[in-house]
Amino acid sequence: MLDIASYESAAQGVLTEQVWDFIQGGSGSESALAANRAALDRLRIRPRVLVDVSQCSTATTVLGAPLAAPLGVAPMAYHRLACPDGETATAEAAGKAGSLLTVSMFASRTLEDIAAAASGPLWLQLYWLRERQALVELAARAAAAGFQALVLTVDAPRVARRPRDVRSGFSVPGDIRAVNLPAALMSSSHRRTEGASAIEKHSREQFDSSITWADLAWLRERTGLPLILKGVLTAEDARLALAHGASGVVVSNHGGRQLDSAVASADALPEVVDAVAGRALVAVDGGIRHGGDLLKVLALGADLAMVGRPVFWGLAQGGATGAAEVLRLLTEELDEAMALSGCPRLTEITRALITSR
Ligand SMILES: Cc1cc2nc3c(=O)[nH]c(=O)nc-3n(C[C@H](O)[C@H](O)[C@H](O)COP(=O)(O)O)c2cc1C
Ligand SMILES: CCCCCCC(=O)C(=O)O
Repeated sequence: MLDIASYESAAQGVLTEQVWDFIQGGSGSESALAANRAALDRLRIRPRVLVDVSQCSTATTVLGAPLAAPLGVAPMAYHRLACPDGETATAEAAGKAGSLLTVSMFASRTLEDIAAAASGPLWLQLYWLRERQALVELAARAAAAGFQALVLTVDAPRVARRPRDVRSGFSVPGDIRAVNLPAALMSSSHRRTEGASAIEKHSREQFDSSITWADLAWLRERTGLPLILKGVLTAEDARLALAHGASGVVVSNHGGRQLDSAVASADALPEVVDAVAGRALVAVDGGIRHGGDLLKVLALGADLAMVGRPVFWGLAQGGATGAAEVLRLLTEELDEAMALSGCPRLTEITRALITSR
């Protein structure tokens, strides 16, 4: 497998059509999904030459944790959809590759099993459920298991309408469970209904769509872990995130799965970076498929790039080995892009390196 696209084609041959569509799909007309790739493709690199690149280093630290590269796995529900071991395979892979793993609240393996399989940093992602006690219990279990941060997803007051899932009548298969949550909170996600997606219906029932900035204090008071907000796309919200004590933001349109027509992550990134002005971590995800894409988002000022679907493709193709290869490939490609653009160190990757002409 020489590139991420090869993992994508191989995964399509392994997964059922319904699971494939759930993973690949976006909301509405899938315009935000397409925009993520288009925005990255529009950017071109302005390489510098005759720089000593005999020693390049992609290594960095994120919230104090050492990483082989500024690369992490974005939170994705139910890794057992892609391979039998699920998130423990992903944790093993991320550890091998020196990447960070964000575990979804809807993980299909327990936080404790995932932590036991991990050798790198773990973050836990949360959606704000109406059942607040579940959040407090998950946050406490995450801290006890050694997770290093909480990531609250703020672009999903409910799951958007995703036409592919409506068409296929997607529901979470009965043998794959969000094992970290009480079964009673999850039952509707398994209930297949003609003409509707079970996860959209589940979210309308279980997600608290009334929360506002003021509620963040409630969660922060109940955990000692740093809080990162995922799904921030504007300078205004980045400033509010900092004002409400967030330790970082993830610039993300949820891989094109939430607001159709939302701005592409790479297009939103510069204004968020400028608003944050080095006071907190800025991560980004959406459409990152090559080391060159990593170089571009780092040049726009991101501290960390995260990938979603490519990790599922790696898992589907080869479990922990496949996912580790995907993460290693991206790291090697970043190393090559740094060498060929005259940037031996991450600190040399600045906005001067890119153009949108
Ligand atoms: C199958 C799938 C499940 C996802 N589940 C979650 C989730 O549980 N929580 C969350 O915050 N984001 C979730 N996301 C969104 C990802 O975290 C991320 O924003 C997106 O996939 C990044 O784009 P990429 O897939 O183009 O790399 C999911 C994405 C996919 C594809
Ligand atoms: C019933 C669980 C809903 C999980 C939704 C995860 C997802 O597809 C996404 O966030 O995107």
